[in-house]
Amino acid sequence: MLTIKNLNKTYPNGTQALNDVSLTLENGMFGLLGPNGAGKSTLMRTIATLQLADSGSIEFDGIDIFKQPGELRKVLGYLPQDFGVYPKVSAEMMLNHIAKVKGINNKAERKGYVADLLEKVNLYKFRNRNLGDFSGGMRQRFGIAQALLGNPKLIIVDEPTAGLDPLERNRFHNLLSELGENAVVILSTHIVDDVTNLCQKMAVFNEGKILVQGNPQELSDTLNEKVFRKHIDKSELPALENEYTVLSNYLRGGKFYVNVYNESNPGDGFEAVSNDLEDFYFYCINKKEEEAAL
Ligand SMILES: Nc1ncnc2c1ncn2[C@@H]1O[C@H](COP(=O)(O)OP(=O)(O)OP(=O)(O)O)[C@@H](O)[C@H]1O
Repeated sequence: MLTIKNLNKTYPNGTQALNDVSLTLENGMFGLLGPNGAGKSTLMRTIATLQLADSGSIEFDGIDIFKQPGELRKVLGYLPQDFGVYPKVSAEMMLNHIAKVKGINNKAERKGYVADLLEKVNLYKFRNRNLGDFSGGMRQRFGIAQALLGNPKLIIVDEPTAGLDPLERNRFHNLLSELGENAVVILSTHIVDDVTNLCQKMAVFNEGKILVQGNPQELSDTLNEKVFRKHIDKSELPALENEYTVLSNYLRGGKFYVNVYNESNPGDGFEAVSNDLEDFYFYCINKKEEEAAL
């Protein structure tokens, strides 16, 4: 179990990236959803012992991670947002090297272990190819392989599917959800669908704060019969924004739509839409902005 209590972090330039963050996570996939600059990477890097908080505590299975960062690193798998690779090194050589650093000293054991891992992420047949020649999806799968070295119990993946094609994204999802069976997996993302598809628990995070947490389905159910859609001309948007709580505007099939939050159907051409997590997400972010404006 991962327990985060009252975590705060202000960068020297005055940006408060974490504002009294408290969370408790059990085995399974946890989605941390928030817009750019919300503080997700700051939280991920702090849990991964790569930077310190100003105050608060993080405990994982009895390990106080600020006091015993070395102990946490033994059970941690981390795929950072910007995952650089050595371009002239093959996947197998690189994993072999990381395995050595992680203390798998027996050469034969290491070779078997690395081969299993490459198989698992569907890269075995590319094991001798240089990492610099990998596609984005292959590189991400390699990133997961390195994060899995040593059978981690806490796995952190920071915005892992950005830039992946749909097939690669599916493969990546399947791999991640398998991992959640035996570990705490934190998926930090701004892609709402990833959380809908993968996570049993989630939190919406913005401006360094947890706005809400729970089960994705249960959270989106709270907006049942409160979201309405209308096809409009783009020029009508400012007027609608004055009149309604506009959650989102988007193009579908080349037509412009708005989704609004309202206690009942406003009529006037609006139709009810089935609730989804994206509307809930926009609702949370929107509510926060409205409160801030008061
Ligand atoms: N080293 C730093 N020094 C100063 N400010 C920083 C630093 N790192 C992050 N920030 C600021 O802290 C806030 C949170 O950044 P963070 O990268 O944690 O957000 P994020 O949710 O991961 O965003 P993104 O989705 O864009 O990666 C932002 O306002 C960012 O500009």
